[in-house]
Amino acid sequence: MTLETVSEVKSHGGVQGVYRHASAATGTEMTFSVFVPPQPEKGEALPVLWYLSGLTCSHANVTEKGEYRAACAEHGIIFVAPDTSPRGEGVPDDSKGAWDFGLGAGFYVDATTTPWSANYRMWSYVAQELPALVADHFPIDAARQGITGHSMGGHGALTVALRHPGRFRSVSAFAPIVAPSQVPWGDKALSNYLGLDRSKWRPHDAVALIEDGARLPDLLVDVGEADPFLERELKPELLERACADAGIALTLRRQPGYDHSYYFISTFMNDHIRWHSERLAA
Ligand SMILES: N[C@@H](CCC(=O)N[C@@H](CSC=O)C(=O)NCC(=O)O)C(=O)O
Repeated sequence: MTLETVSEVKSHGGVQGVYRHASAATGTEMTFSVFVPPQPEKGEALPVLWYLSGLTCSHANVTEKGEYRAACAEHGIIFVAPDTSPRGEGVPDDSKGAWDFGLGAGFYVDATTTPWSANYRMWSYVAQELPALVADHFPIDAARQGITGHSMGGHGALTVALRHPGRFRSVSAFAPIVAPSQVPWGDKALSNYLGLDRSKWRPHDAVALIEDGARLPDLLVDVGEADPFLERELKPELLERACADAGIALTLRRQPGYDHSYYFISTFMNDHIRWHSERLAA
């Protein structure tokens, strides 16, 4: 698979890159970013942390505002940030231009309905195509993978981890949507991308997956108490209850005064990278 380098720049002794490729999953060009920390030995395989972004984001939001590079350089972790939807000419968008559906809002599912199913195949993209591409081009140790994400991307991180037991040694999330079947953002996205049969939504709902028997090793989640989406869209208490019932060790931290923004994410990014580093150590 061919990879085009959009940019590469030295940072914290490593290289922050942005790359583009033709995606078979989405039928579009896709852009993603990768930070490779300085390697003690050339050719050494390093652990990788996947970061799935939220509504309205591309790879650029976390790359520019996530403040992950110092910690990734310290702990020797490769950081990969995909886009959140297909883009480009002919890719359909929300008919009213809403920001919570369509472009920038792929919800990490393979759409099954028209017109979305032609391009909106972000599940296949982040769970299969991109991992294979990254493994071909970067020095990752596939046995040491972690995954995290924000909001819609927290939902993506949780569902990808829950449905790939054994792939990820470490899982965390920032302000995740935990039960998309039960909140307005998820209801809109899943009904449009997957149709009205709600049984088809369960594989894309972290709380439903846990209720249906899926498990994680353990889990770190941060939410901001001043997040305007907390009560209506995020509902961390549903995850708390599901994890308690399932015996999943959830560390849920409610951070006073913090909102939903990258000011919140970047504040706790070091904690999350440390969490992953402890579980990804050789
Ligand atoms: N454009 C909206 C705000 C949308 C927003 O808050 N997006 C979040 C993710 S929300 C859940 O998935 C985000 O990360 N935005 C990018 C950023 O750089 O902050 C509005 O205007 O209200």
